[in-house]
Amino acid sequence: MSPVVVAVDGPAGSGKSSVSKAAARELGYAYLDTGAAYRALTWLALERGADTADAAAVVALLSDFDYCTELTETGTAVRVGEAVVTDAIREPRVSAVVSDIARVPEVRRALNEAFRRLIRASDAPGIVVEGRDITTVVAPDAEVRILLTADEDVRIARRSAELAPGAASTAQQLSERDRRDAQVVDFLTAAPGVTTIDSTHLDFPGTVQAVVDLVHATISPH
Ligand SMILES: Nc1ncnc2c1ncn2[C@@H]1O[C@H](COP(=O)(O)OP(=O)(O)OP(=O)(O)O)[C@@H](O)[C@H]1O
Ligand SMILES: Nc1ccn([C@@H]2O[C@H](COP(=O)(O)O)[C@@H](O)[C@H]2O)c(=O)n1
Repeated sequence: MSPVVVAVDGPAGSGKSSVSKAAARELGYAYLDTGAAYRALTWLALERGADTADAAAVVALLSDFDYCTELTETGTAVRVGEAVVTDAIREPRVSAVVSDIARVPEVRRALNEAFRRLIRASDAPGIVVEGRDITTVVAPDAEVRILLTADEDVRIARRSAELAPGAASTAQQLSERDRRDAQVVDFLTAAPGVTTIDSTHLDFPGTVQAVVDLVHATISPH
């Protein structure tokens, strides 16, 4: 049987990965971080010395993109071929150019197909899938569709708190990535049927609870 799909979109730093992962754990569902795949392909491009702004060079990498992801006790482990890239894909050098990769239509088509295969292959009762175009493109028929958002200054403050003091460019990087990503997919406004959860004034457990409550209310409303 196909798993219940909970689709979560939102801007950078809105809590998509941390909140989705915690909600999935509480619901007993699987979790799929689609941004990790875009980041892993970006890592491969940098590793090969490819020009990330050259769409043809990026598309040429797809045939050699041996991507593997699995959920572990500590989070999502990511491999490209034999290389474990779980931490490397979070490095600023990857974040700085991942939007180049994500704007190539052939890349989006190939990764979206891979995401749909992973969703279908899940043997969990449900799966929380998060990214930028899950509610609209990857799984528009998902049983639960959420736009997770928070005011930009709050998102920047939360992201800054994760990083070493002096990471002064956090604000600029986050805003610039959103600006570039928003040229490709709309993750700032909720599509029809999508529920907005605004965590600006919610703490982390409260935000997770809001997602879990929405799933329960939608899947088993009585
Ligand atoms: N409601 C909340 N209250 C407080 N902190 C939160 C809340 N939601 C998320 N956070 C924190 O905000 C930070 C950013 O969250 P996270 O990395 O999950 O965002 P994201 O949307 O996946 O970002 P990106 O798209 O850049 O990967 C994390 O430190 C997370 O713990
Ligand atoms: N569905 C998605 C998911 C991600 N992207 C691109 O990947 C980048 C990294 O995503 P994170 O969630 O890890 O921040 C993101 O900035 C987008 O460029 C995407 O296009 N579609």
